[in-house]
This record gives sequence, C-alpha cells and structure tokens, in this order.
Amino acid sequence: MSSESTDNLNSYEKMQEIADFILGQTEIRPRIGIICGSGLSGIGDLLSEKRTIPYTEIPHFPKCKVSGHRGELSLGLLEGVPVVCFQGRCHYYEGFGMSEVVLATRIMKLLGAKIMIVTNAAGGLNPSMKVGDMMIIKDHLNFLGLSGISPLRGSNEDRLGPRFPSLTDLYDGGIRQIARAVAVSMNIQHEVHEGILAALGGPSYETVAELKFLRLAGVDAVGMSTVHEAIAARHCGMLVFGCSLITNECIVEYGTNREPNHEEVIEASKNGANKFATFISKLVSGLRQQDTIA
Ligand SMILES: O=P(O)(O)O[C@H]1O[C@H](CO)[C@@H](O)[C@H]1O
Ligand code: HPA
Repeated sequence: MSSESTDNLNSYEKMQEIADFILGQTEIRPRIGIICGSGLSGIGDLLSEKRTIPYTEIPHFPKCKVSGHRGELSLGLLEGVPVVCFQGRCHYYEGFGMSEVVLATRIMKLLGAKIMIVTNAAGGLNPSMKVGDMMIIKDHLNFLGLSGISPLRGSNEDRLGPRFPSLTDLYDGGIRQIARAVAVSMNIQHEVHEGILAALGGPSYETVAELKFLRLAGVDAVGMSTVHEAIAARHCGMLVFGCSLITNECIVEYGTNREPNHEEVIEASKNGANKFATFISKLVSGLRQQDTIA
C-alpha cells in the first residue's frame, strides 16, 4: 500500500481479513497488544514461542519506513502472557491516513487484546527528565486532535465503538499504579516520571517558541505519535498504558548551537532499550498477577 493513500482502511471487513490472516499463522491468542516506538522493537525479542510476520506479508498492511522501526509483528508469550507486539509504527507525517496510523491498534483488538501498551521516543521538556529516563503517560495534549485530525473522523464503525467516546482517564490509573510499583521493584523510580505528553504533527522538531508555549501549558514531553493509537484503543474498548523513553532534551533557548535530530533519538533509544523492555515485561507480569487481563 502506498504511503500516499488516504483513509482507506476503515472497512471492518478488511480489518477482519487482516486479523484472520494473523490468527491463521499461530496458536497465540493475545491478551495484550504492544506498539514499539522508535528504536524500541527489542521488546519483541523477549517473547517465547514467537511467530514473527513481516508487515510486507500481511494483506493490506501499511509498510512503515522510518528508521528505528522494524516493520514486523511478533506474537508469543511475554512473562507467560500471550501478546502481540507491533515492532514498527506508521506515522501521520509519513503521509499515511489516520486509519492506517491506528490500524495496528484496531487489529490487536480484533485479535482479542484487552490492553494496549503503547510506547514512543519523546523529547524531554520537563527539566527534571534526563535522556534515558522514562515517562509514564498520565494524559496527553493532542494538537492534531484539537484541530480535527482524528482517527475517529468519518462515519463511525459501531462494531468498534461509539460515535462520541470520552477520553477522561484515557491512560488507565490502575495500570499506572502497577507500573510505578514495577519502577520501585527495579529501583529505578528516580528515572521513571509520570507526566503529560504533547503530540505534534512532525516531522520537523519544535521551535523554541513552541516549546516555551508547551511548557507553559504543563507539557512534560513531546512526540509525534502515540496519542492517535491511544484514542483508537479507547474507542474500541481497550485499556491503555502509554510510556515514553526520553531520547533527547528539548532545546528551549536560542543560540545554543544544539539541535535535536533523529540519529540522537535512535542512539538514545538503543542505549535505553534493554531497561525499557525489562520495565514493560515486568509490567506485563504485574498485570497477570493482578488478573487485569482475565
Ligand atoms: O513516536 P516514535 O515512533 O517512537 O518516534 C519518534 O521519533 C521520531 C523523531 O525522532 C518520530 O517518529 C517521533 O514520533
Ligand atoms: N520532539 C518531537 N518528537 C520527538 C522528539 C522531540 O524532541 N524526540 C523524539 N520524538
């Protein structure tokens, strides 16, 4: 499918066809779906009894091209829990339509997932956040959504969810509590923050003025993804947990001779990937113990 295509994956039947194709490749019936952000595909390497399918082999599935995104999905067991792990995402700035951006989310729902864990690389705006830290997403500010660019735009698919879903407490409080306990158990609580993610359209990084504005608005970290998937997950009734790896410090002063770049983002996510993957797998273990996924 070309990246120029617009929202052409709204058909429930087409999504069901994709889900049936995936279910036909494995005995795994996922309870949790994970979306891996830039450089974070290694979470999928922790799966046992794994079946990996390149996106190119999945009918109708968009092909992500941004470096740091592997472009395959893996089904298997993580801490004994059946999961599907999307190792690579499509971004709106690549030219995909919103229905392509959130296709992975809707497919995990049709595969049977009850919870979505969505991850990303993000710039740290809150000065207390250092490169390599993590941020549990408490809420978001969606600049695309505020101007009407939504995965829910268009006629509503009632089989997925309601026309007017609420986004109150979108990022599940109970799961965030488990995540905080995991951070303590790993003795990394000083590196694991909780805060507000702002989603911008990208692919350019933010101006200094934009970052100053976002800081005033209470934003802790900035990214170009995640919130659309979170909205689609809420729409179709999944619980959502979101977590950012802070890959760069936002430059909020003029004339510093410093600039953000994607190479720095990938390098930081490579460095932080193992700890991040361990954190997510221990969270999944915590969810199993709490029967959240029953
Ligand atoms: O959100 P993920 O996919 O983790 O990647 C983030 O990193 C890239 C920018 O460096 C953008 O794609 C941004 O969205
Ligand atoms: N801004 C926006 N998106 C990002 C950043 C950033 O600084 N880092 C990683 N994704």
